[in-house]
Amino acid sequence: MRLACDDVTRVFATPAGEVAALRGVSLAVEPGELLVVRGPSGAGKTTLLNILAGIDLPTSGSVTMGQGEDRTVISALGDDARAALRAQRIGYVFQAFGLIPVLSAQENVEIPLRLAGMSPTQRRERARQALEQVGLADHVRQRPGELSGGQQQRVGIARALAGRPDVLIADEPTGQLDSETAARVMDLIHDLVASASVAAVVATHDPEAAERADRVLTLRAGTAQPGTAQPGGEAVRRE
Ligand SMILES: Nc1ncnc2c1ncn2[C@@H]1O[C@H](COP(=O)(O)OP(=O)(O)OP(=O)(O)O)[C@@H](O)[C@H]1O
Repeated sequence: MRLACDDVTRVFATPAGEVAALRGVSLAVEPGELLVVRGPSGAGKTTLLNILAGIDLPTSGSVTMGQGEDRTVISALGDDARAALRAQRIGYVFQAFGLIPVLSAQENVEIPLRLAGMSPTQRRERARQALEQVGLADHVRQRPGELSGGQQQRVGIARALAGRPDVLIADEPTGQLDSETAARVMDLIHDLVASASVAAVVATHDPEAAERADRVLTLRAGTAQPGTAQPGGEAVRRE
């Protein structure tokens, strides 16, 4: 399902005055497409991802999922509706993996499925499939501490995709990995996004990670840089 934002501005009030973390950012990501958001520290990447995922709200502008009759304006929903939409339709991959140390890989992947109310048999099967997709079929019983960083992030990716979301959001998913592992994890994200037809937005500092993108959006001081479109077309599209 298509994910888009239109003319999004986010202003934070701080004791030192107002900070405009995003200024008039527009983008659209199609199903099966990987958009990488890059830019220096403080450019607004995390702020943009939080707004796209409905964790935060724009000060002005809108975020929409889907098109036509299926169109939902995420930024117009209340807190509960946004939380429900996140649980059902958005998968999130964290920089620090976000796994629960005392649970096995399988149990970690099952968490969102349990929250979504899936039956134990179904979620066991679904989690197993997701772990197989990320190449961890032989590691389902291991706990995060018994897995390498790259394997832990694969569990994080399996968990994000196990619920078959429409949208995948990842904030610096390779930030804690060495460059070779990071490249493999980005290849995996790219391949899964294409095969699952998920609209994906990945924020990263890593220029190599950006090579896996279908399109790149560069942010500087909260502004999308013109002419940063990469293979596949325009990074910034207006509806
Ligand atoms: N809750 C907040 N309150 C006040 N200012 C904030 C808040 N969140 C972010 N900012 C400010 O907004 C700007 C953008 O921050 P953001 O975290 O989105 O950048 P980033 O590109 O993700 O940086 P990094 O690569 O270091 O994670 C920064 O100037 C930051 O200080």
